[in-house]
Amino acid sequence: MSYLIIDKVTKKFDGTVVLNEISLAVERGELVTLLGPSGCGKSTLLRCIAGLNEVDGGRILLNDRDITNLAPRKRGVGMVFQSYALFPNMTVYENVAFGLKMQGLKGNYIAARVRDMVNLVGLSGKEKSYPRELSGGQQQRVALARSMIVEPDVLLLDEPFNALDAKIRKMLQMELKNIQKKSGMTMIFVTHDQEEALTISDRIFVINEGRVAQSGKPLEIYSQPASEFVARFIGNFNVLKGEEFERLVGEPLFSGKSLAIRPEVIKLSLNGENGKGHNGSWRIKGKVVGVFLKGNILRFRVRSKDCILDVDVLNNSLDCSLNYDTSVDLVIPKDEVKVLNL
Ligand SMILES: Nc1ncnc2c1ncn2[C@@H]1O[C@H](COP(=O)(O)OP(=O)(O)OP(=O)(O)O)[C@@H](O)[C@H]1O
Repeated sequence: MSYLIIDKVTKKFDGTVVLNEISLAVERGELVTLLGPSGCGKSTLLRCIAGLNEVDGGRILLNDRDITNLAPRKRGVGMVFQSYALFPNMTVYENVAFGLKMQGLKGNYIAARVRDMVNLVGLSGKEKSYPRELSGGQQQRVALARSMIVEPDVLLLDEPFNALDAKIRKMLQMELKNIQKKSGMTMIFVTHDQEEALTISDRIFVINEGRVAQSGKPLEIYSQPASEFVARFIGNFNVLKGEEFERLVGEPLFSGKSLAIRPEVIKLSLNGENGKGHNGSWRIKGKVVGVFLKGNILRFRVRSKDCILDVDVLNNSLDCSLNYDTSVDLVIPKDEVKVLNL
């Protein structure tokens, strides 16, 4: 049996269904992400697991216990929020030690545990600082240490890095993943940021309108989106109607379907260069209608017939003189055209 089981959980607010018989299972020691657009019900589900929202139907089982109707403090669930919610008048040491003190544990034991935990989150030397003396990223590390030290059965993290700038956020994502692996703690992380979910998760649950639209390892979700919603939400994909694509490649194959093609699988070359497409691919002609620099990636927007396709190439691999109105050839490998469920 899985470690955490959400079994057909329903939650309504004022008669509006926010969680619609949602079911999912998490294994012990996993870091999973609930990923979905604003308002899809991610935070509501976390709050149901934590006992901060009552459910209107279904069950929640954690570590072989039915916790559906237990008081929050009896569930073995910890939570880290976007706002750090530290005690401002306590030092880092006191903030982190707080949960163990409440349990009435001895000073020596607490000191050793706090030392290990502060070390784990990379804050050694800051024990005597107050929250106001720390950066946002450091404060969030304290919040993480404070929640982890009491060893909850599962730690819930609700968009914990949202308030941080992009660089710190990326660093903390990596660190969280390391900390989670070292500690073996089961974690559920909520985000609406696809890149964040792809970076940190063992598995992702994509949520749409209070249900799981798709679950899988990051690479599975990224390379094989199950539906048009997932393809569009995970971003980047070219999503086309079958008929549009048929006109593009001149073969009647995909009527009534919806297709997804990742921008980086399309090969782009100047007209006539690099030979022809072969049996395993389609070759089409187009014109560049947009060029976007995305750091190490250059994204070309290409119009061919009535279609617009985005094509990503490594920034060092093409002549950057390729510009608006340049005629180009695109080669699309057939096995990279994914048929989506509508
Ligand atoms: N206490 C509440 N009372 C009434 N409606 C609520 C309450 N909490 C959440 N909702 C509604 O439930 C829906 C889902 O909210 P939820 O916070 O779970 O979304 P989310 O997926 O976490 O979105 P975000 O990424 O914006 O936080 C929203 O329409 C929200 O307005």
